[in-house]
Amino acid sequence: MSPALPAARLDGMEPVLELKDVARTFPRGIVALQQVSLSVGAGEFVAVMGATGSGKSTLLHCAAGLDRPSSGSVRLAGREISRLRERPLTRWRRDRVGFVFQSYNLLSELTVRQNLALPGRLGGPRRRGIDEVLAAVGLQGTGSRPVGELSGGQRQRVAIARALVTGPSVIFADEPTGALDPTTGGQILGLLRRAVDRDGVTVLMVTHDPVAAAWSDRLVLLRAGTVATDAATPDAPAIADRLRAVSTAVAA
Ligand SMILES: Nc1ncnc2c1ncn2[C@@H]1O[C@H](COP(=O)(O)OP(=O)(O)OP(=O)(O)O)[C@@H](O)[C@H]1O
Repeated sequence: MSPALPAARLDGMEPVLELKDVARTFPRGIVALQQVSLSVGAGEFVAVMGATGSGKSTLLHCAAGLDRPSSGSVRLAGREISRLRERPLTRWRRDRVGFVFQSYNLLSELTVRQNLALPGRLGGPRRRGIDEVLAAVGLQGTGSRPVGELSGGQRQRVAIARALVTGPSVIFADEPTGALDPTTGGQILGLLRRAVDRDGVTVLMVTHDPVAAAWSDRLVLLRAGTVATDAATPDAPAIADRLRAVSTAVAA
């Protein structure tokens, strides 16, 4: 594989993420996911929504190889990962996946540039240059600043740049705008949208916010650990209506 090419460009027509009949149960009979099947192509932006406890984070964790399904299979970037041993799984995640979390997960005492160099220092690929990704997220000139001095919006830009620097097939985003004001959140979503449109990255994003979900191409609504609907993303008011409908059905 050429180190210069983002992994997303190499995935061809095969789905970049495929879950088949995924179930995840926790002790004391808690069923977080059951019979979840989902096939996501390269360059799709998928939002996952649902009431609290409907299984969104569990789905993201199983899809990204941070957790293992109790049954079913997960194929990520061409490889079945649900039964991979820990080491190859860690390597596969490092090589193929980027993460953006609500809480940024950056090392605040290190500079922006040091945070972006970290995946490479931990043995991950560096398919794009640090200056290139800093420019892509509008942070040129900030490389030498400690992350601890940055605003929340700037930190989330760094987190996206850190995800992009490895040239991932999929970026998993868990409430990426949850800690940001609407304007800053919109800028962050614009960056994820651009990663999809320009670089062919696939994004799977968990969110509670219909306005954030409206940036996606496809909306997956979970109800009690199952996929209630999976369809093209409508506008924000229609998303809010659908979300209310699946949440009410659970409460009823
Ligand atoms: N580590 C765990 N141990 C036991 N139960 C868990 C664990 N993680 C999740 N659960 C349970 O699984 C179900 C789904 O949880 P999950 O966090 O995936 O929901 P969610 O839709 O992301 O919720 P929220 O919107 O509140 O973040 C819940 O009933 C939760 O209590």
